[in-house]
Amino acid sequence: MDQLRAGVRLRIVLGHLGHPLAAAIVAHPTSGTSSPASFQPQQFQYTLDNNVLSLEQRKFYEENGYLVIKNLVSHADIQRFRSEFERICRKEVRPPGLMVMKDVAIVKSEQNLSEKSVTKIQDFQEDEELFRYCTLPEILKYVECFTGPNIMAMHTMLINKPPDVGKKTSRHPLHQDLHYFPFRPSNLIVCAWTAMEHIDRNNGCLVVLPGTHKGPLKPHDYPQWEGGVNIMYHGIQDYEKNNARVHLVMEKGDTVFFHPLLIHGSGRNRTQGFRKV
Ligand SMILES: CC(C)CC(=O)SCCNC(=O)CCNC(=O)[C@H](O)C(C)(C)COP(=O)(O)OP(=O)(O)OC[C@H]1O[C@@H](n2cnc3c(N)ncnc32)[C@H](O)[C@@H]1OP(=O)(O)O
Ligand SMILES: Nc1ncnc2c1ncn2[C@@H]1O[C@H](COP(=O)(O)OP(=O)(O)OP(=O)(O)O)[C@@H](O)[C@H]1O
Ligand SMILES: O=C(O)CCC(=O)C(=O)O
Ligand SMILES: [Fe+2]
Ligand SMILES: [Mg+2]
Repeated sequence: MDQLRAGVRLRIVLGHLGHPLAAAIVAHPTSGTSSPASFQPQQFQYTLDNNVLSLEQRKFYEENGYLVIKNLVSHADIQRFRSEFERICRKEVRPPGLMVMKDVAIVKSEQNLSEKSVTKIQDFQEDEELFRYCTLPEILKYVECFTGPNIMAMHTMLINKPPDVGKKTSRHPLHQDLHYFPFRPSNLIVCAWTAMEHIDRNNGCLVVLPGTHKGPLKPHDYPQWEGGVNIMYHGIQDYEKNNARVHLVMEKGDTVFFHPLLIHGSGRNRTQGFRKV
């Protein structure tokens, strides 16, 4: 447990670091891993033995570093998360420890209209309504396939990607989440990212470089973007340009689980809506 406690303590110190209506979730390093004696028909490095994932799904995650599960979170739950987010933006509730972030282009303008100025909220673990996300049995069922049964929510975010004002500041540069995480081991960490509405390239879907979870943690720095870069939105400068980007088109409730070394980002939001995950 020491390793985890240390991770939690550090994360609280660096409490503004890191993750979607998402959670980075880790498990006790020694629990949930398969016993060395158990018979393994195949060597799996990134998934644990369980009867939740099909062999095909397991192989997909091993190979690509992410797995999309369609229609996982109910629309009723998503509506509840959306309502709570709006209450927080209206300052009707102020959960302790919550960080509210604004888009760099919008914070510099005078346009400060409640949820229209909030890019994301982070660390909502003290908000009972939002933290329900991290307790949903359908989420935990899949998380456990990567972390094992002793699960801890390490970082939480609800992202409200604003319409791009023309400066491309709504983009999230290509990065690895492990850059933000002072805890290990990386193979027992997973991110759950749930679409709260239809998401495609128009409103800035998640973009992944499949298979990059097998590589090392790369150096991150602020991208050289002229229109401005949001604070802490570091990117990888030297990613493999031949590595084809895959745009994940997702429907409301679809959830992608991904490895913290997977290189990913998101494009600009060309719509007038606030893309929520
Ligand atoms: C995926 C995951 C693992 C990793 C990620 O998602 S990476 C992103 C992680 N993001 C973070 O950790 C966000 C950190 N956020 C923060 O530190 C805070 O929210 C702040 C951005 C500093 C805002 O704090 P707060 O003091 O409440 O806000 P203020 O409105 O008074 O602004 C203070 C000064 O900061 C500036 N600012 C606010 N928002 C941003 C921004 N998005 N990008 C760049 N600069 C920004 C703001 O203009 C102001 O500067 P001055 O006017 O004082 O020069
Ligand atoms: N050539 C590139 N160099 C560095 N980062 C890039 C490059 N292309 C894309 N990215 C990063 O990957 C993210 C996703 O790329 P994508 O092409 O989907 O976004 P976009 O360029 O904003 O939108 P679109 O191409 O759909 O107009 C971008 O937001 C950016 O962070
Ligand atoms: O949703 C996005 O725009 C990016 C999210 C991201 O990088 C993450 O969830 O780790
Ligand atoms: Fe990320
Ligand atoms: Mg592009």
